[in-house]
Amino acid sequence: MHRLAVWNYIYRKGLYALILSFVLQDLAFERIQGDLNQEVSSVAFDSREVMPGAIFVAISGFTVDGHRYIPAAIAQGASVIVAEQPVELPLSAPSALTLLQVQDTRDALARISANFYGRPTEKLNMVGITGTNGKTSISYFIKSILDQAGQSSGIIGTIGTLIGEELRKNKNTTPEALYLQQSFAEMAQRGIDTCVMEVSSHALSLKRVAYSSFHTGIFTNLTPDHLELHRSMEEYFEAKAMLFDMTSRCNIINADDPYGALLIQRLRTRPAALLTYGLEQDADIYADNISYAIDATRFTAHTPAGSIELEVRLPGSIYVLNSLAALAWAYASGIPLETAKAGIQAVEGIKGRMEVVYRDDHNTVIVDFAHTEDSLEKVLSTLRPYAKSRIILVFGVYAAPGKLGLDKRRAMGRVAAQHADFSVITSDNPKDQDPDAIIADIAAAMQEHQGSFKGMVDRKEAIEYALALAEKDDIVLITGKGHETSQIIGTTEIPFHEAQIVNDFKKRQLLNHGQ
Ligand SMILES: CC(=O)N[C@H]1[C@@H](OP(=O)(O)OP(=O)(O)OC[C@H]2O[C@@H](n3ccc(=O)[nH]c3=O)[C@H](O)[C@@H]2O)O[C@H](CO)[C@@H](O)[C@@H]1O[C@H](C)C(=O)N[C@@H](C)C(=O)N[C@H](CCC(=O)O)C(=O)O
Ligand SMILES: Nc1ncnc2c1ncn2[C@@H]1O[C@H](COP(=O)(O)OP(=O)(O)OP(=O)(O)O)[C@@H](O)[C@H]1O
Ligand SMILES: N[C@H](CCC[C@H](N)C(=O)O)C(=O)O
Ligand SMILES: [Mg+2]
Repeated sequence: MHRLAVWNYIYRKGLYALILSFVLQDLAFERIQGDLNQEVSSVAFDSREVMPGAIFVAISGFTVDGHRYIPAAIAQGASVIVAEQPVELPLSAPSALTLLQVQDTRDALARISANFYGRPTEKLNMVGITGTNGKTSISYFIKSILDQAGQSSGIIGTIGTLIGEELRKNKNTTPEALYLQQSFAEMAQRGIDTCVMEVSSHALSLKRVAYSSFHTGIFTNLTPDHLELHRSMEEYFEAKAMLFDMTSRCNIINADDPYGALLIQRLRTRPAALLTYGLEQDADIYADNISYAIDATRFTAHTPAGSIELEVRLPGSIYVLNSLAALAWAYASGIPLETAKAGIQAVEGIKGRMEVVYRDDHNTVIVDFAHTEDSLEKVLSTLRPYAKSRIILVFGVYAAPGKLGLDKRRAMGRVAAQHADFSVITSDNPKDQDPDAIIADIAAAMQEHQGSFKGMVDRKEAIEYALALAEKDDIVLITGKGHETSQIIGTTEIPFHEAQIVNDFKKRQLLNHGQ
């Protein structure tokens, strides 16, 4: 049985039978047809996950229209249909079927899911992190601080949903409302105190986090990404800013970021406390005496509660900033600075973030999740002082569509040309797009900016080419996949493990040299 089905089953069996009118609390309707006084078993927004007695919510998607699957949902046993378009029920539909029309089914899905699972965010200390880059890293720093403080926490984000020791893969950084509410409920039921989650701009725009309440909101930065959905930086910013309409206790904002500065102005008059962090601008939480090294950064962190010496086991100013955000959260939560320090220092690394996957006397090979122009630029300039010789970059650009996809390819090509010594341009989840065309667009930008490069569609071959090319003291940097363990070509997901590819190649190389 599907995990969701099992959970729904257990939840329902273990607690209470849910009456439809209860699940629909605070939802506005345009039309109601049928009985609201019936028991419902579960909620689904995908016909393939419908169980008998389910509420099926039809979503008008980007690819297909979920209203098309209403007959399939009924055939699977749905007893309630929620739609945002006028719906003609099939003649075969059971007479007991209830049909509800609402203005916005994404909004309704969030409301219904929150109600179904007992509004679980009200039982958790919710921390939401938004911004283009740094969210995942901050969530792991905060979790580690909570571990040191002896408080339990769960994470929802790009690497997955972590509840207790179990890490489940997520399709999205911020899953759909139904899956979110289900995870919140599971955390609350297991007595977990704090949920630390990444809140993507997609989630905010597509109402995945509607009707969730947050105690704290954290804003990292805003640089071009996801413009295929948001169309302009202003819209992208307004999407991210929505998180701060949902926070009750504290907002923590990066003062160095220009959009952070804008947000700070806006949030001054809000009831939630405002804390700023930064390295360049005046901020409540800041750092000085920074000494950078490839494997650790040492600095003095200052907070209104005092100052403390800190070491972060990741390189570059981006991780100073990310750890300051976590420290700001600890300070706002009344956690002693010494405990926060122990938590930050206990983070040995974050999967796929500046992860050294191979090192010998000749070369260092690093895997990183940079997949935006800003993060790529930050990672390359972080590594530059430690590169005794060249930085050989292997990267691709994921399948962002249309004109904005082209802008992204061009921007990433420019950054690679300007900051890497040589690049192997390859595929990064080309999905339904032509990988050769993606590479050609990046290559054109690299040429324009006098970059040295080679294009190779097969990512494994591209990595091996870069490794073979590396001479003494070169750094090979492989970006875009980070923690990901697959390559998506068309709709097929092929297992892809970069650390393993690197180490297998290095083993073969050593054997060949030894012969
Ligand atoms: C652009 C976007 O966000 N798309 C999301 C959206 O897909 P969609 O609108 O294309 O869905 P669709 O395929 O048209 O289907 C429409 C409806 O019909 C239903 N359906 C479909 C088939 C069927 O047989 N039966 C059925 O009922 C579907 O369940 C859905 O409810 O709804 C899907 C179901 O929830 C999501 O998985 C999907 O995320 C895709 C995978 C995606 O790539 N999203 C990315 C862009 C995203 O959300 N990224 C953010 C930001 C990451 C970050 O910066 O950190 C994230 O939070 O991950
Ligand atoms: N504060 C930062 N500013 C700019 N780049 C950063 C920052 N922190 C990390 N990065 C870079 O961005 C990459 C992604 O970092 P991280 O996973 O923490 O961000 P994220 O916001 O969770 O990204 P996503 O939107 O993909 O979930 C890292 O691998 C690193 O290259
Ligand atoms: N969270 C990111 C993932 C991009 C990483 C890239 N490797 C890909 O999967 O396309 C996003 O939705 O933009
Ligand atoms: Mg993330």
